[in-house]
Amino acid sequence: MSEGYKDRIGLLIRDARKHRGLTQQQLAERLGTSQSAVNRIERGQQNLSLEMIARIGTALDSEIVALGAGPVHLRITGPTTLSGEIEVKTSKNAGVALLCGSLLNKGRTVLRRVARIEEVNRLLEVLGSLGVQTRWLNDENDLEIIPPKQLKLDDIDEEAARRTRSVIMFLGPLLHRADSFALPYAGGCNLGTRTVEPHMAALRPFGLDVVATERQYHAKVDASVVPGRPIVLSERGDTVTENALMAAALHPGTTIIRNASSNYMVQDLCFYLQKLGVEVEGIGTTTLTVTGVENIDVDVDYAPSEDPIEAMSLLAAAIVTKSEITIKRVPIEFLEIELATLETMGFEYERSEEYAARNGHTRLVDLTTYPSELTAPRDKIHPLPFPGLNIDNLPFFAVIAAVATGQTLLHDWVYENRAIYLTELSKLGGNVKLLDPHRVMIEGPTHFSGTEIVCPPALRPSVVLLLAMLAAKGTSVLRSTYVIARGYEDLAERLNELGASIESFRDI
Ligand SMILES: CC(=O)N[C@H]1[C@@H](OP(=O)(O)OP(=O)(O)OC[C@H]2O[C@@H](n3ccc(=O)[nH]c3=O)[C@H](O)[C@@H]2O)O[C@H](CO)[C@@H](O)[C@@H]1O
Ligand SMILES: C=C(OP(=O)(O)O)C(=O)O
Repeated sequence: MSEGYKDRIGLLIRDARKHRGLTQQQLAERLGTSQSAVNRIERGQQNLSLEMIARIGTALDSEIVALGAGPVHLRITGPTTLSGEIEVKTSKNAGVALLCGSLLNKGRTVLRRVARIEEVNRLLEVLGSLGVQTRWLNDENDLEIIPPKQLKLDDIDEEAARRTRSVIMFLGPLLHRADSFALPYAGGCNLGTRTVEPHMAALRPFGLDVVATERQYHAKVDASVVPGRPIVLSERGDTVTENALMAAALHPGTTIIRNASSNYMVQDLCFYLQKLGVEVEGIGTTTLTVTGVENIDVDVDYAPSEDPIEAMSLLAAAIVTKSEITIKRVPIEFLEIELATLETMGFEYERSEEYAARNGHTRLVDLTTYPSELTAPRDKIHPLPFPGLNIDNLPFFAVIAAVATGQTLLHDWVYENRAIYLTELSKLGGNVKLLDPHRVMIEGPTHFSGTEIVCPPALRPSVVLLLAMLAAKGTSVLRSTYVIARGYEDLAERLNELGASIESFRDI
């Protein structure tokens, strides 16, 4: 952005703010930033991302700075070598679980350093429509959530709800708040059929009965039904475990959940529930014992841990660009298998001593990557529920395998579509063969060359393409990147701080 451009935008923002009769402080509050930051913006002294400009446009309800509402695209110039340090942000998946969990509490919840991503924004819109007050407190993305006395369940923002799968996690907390309610169908990444039956089965012992119509789930609750025996989940899913946990949190008895996921977001939710006064035993294992309470009304402060998937994305960025960078605040306990696999492929790196995340539990390290000559692993790479290789980290092995010498087989048994999207790497010069909808064979090394691709409707495969574009020679364009913004905060800007050359633009 040229300097003159920043001055002009600054003046436009100042005029629009005055026109609305707002002080700099009031605008800062709407943006969740400081008055001094607004002052810098208005004086043209602050670099502004397109996302920030769009947010200011919304806050001021001003067409002048709304800059068109079309999709955001990225133009990447490569090849890039990255350098410097980057911190991992907190996870999308704990963020959304905790937003749903906050509905259990009648008191004020403050969540520290929440990732400011579109998935969170959609849920905040849904919560707002139910009458929940939410507010960004500062530049560090601390978020305050205050539920109303009575939730306005009939007013739910359907459009926002349909864009996220996470609304399914309203079922667990809401079944204690209403006898009957309706939720729109859950959205999220288009990864093929994602069943909701395990959620229904897990919540039936709490009296929940759901009838699905064309566009909605209609829920009815029989409060006299309580779990008589342990709840055995039919699959070890993350959000289904979270739903069962939240239902158990407000059931004033002991619930045992078997075949529970022990993944990172589930652990963050358990630590939060403990702060709410709920007893949770077995955190990190597949049997959770929860002793709930009838009423939760406490002011609580919780700091979710860092995102292992963002950490893996940054590792992949360093590997494919053969760069030396330091990735700080890596939740190592949720990346151990990934790193062990990378080690067998010849990846060289150094790790610091471990230290605790702000939640006081999760073990973190700083990782320094070194440019490495990788070879394909002997065995196929496939994911498993934690403590296996994370299902969301598997796609990153596609772009890593593409730069390794030899043939790598990836087996995504979990999702019906995700492996298919990885074949988009062929457009950048990758040698990727789809063996069947779940298995891809990738042969490297690849010399990527730039091209134009539209993001597939899935977060991780889209980021994989972005990373290949960083390594690709020439200019690439990645179109319609909302799907990436669903799960990553300012990814392009943060990679640029490491030396990447990524420009965002819209069709105005
Ligand atoms: C908001 C959130 O936290 N989203 C995560 C969560 O979604 P979520 O918990 O919604 O995942 P799903 O319930 O859709 O499970 C993913 C797929 O795995 C299958 N499955 C899962 C577990 C199992 O033991 N057996 C089995 O077959 C399911 O049938 C489904 O097809 O978990 C997924 C799997 O870790 C992650 O990709 C998502 O990022
Ligand atoms: C599949 C994912 O997310 P969601 O469950 O939000 O669709 C993901 O995070 O990769």
